Amino acid sequence: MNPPQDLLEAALAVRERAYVPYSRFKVGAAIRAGSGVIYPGCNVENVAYPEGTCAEAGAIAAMIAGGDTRIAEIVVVADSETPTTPCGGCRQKIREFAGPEARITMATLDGSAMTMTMTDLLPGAFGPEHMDRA
Ligand SMILES: O=c1ccn([C@H]2C[C@H](O)[C@@H](CO)O2)c(=O)[nH]1
Ligand SMILES: [Zn+2]
Repeated sequence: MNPPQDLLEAALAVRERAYVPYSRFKVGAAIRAGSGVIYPGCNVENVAYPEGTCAEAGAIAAMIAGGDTRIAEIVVVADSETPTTPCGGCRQKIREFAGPEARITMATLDGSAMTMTMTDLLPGAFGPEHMDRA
């Protein structure tokens, strides 16, 4: 499945700004929020390795700072042979703001891509609905 061109371009552009002196593995992510606005994010590493943050987390932080709270779709781009999938922690972070049918597209620099739904990536997720006391 081809990633949406606007999200792909945003993810590719922000990927260039990734701060990755330790892994040298640049990742870019772009979220289309419920409002239609696109929010980009890149990975930001730290000399204290566990303090590094993923591209997806950066895009989510930008989305919340921008006033949006729904992820309509997301594209993740990395220079890997097969599409790089979000880590386990990011799957949960995305799930906070994405419904079960939201599409996550993972693309490589040479143009191959794979699309999965939120449920494909995190089946049986613990989600905000479990905490709904209304
Ligand atoms: O989906 C992913 C997978 C990995 N990384 C980052 C974390 C770390 O900076 C580097 C190597 O794991 O790639 C992301 O940002 N998103
Ligand atoms: Zn992650």
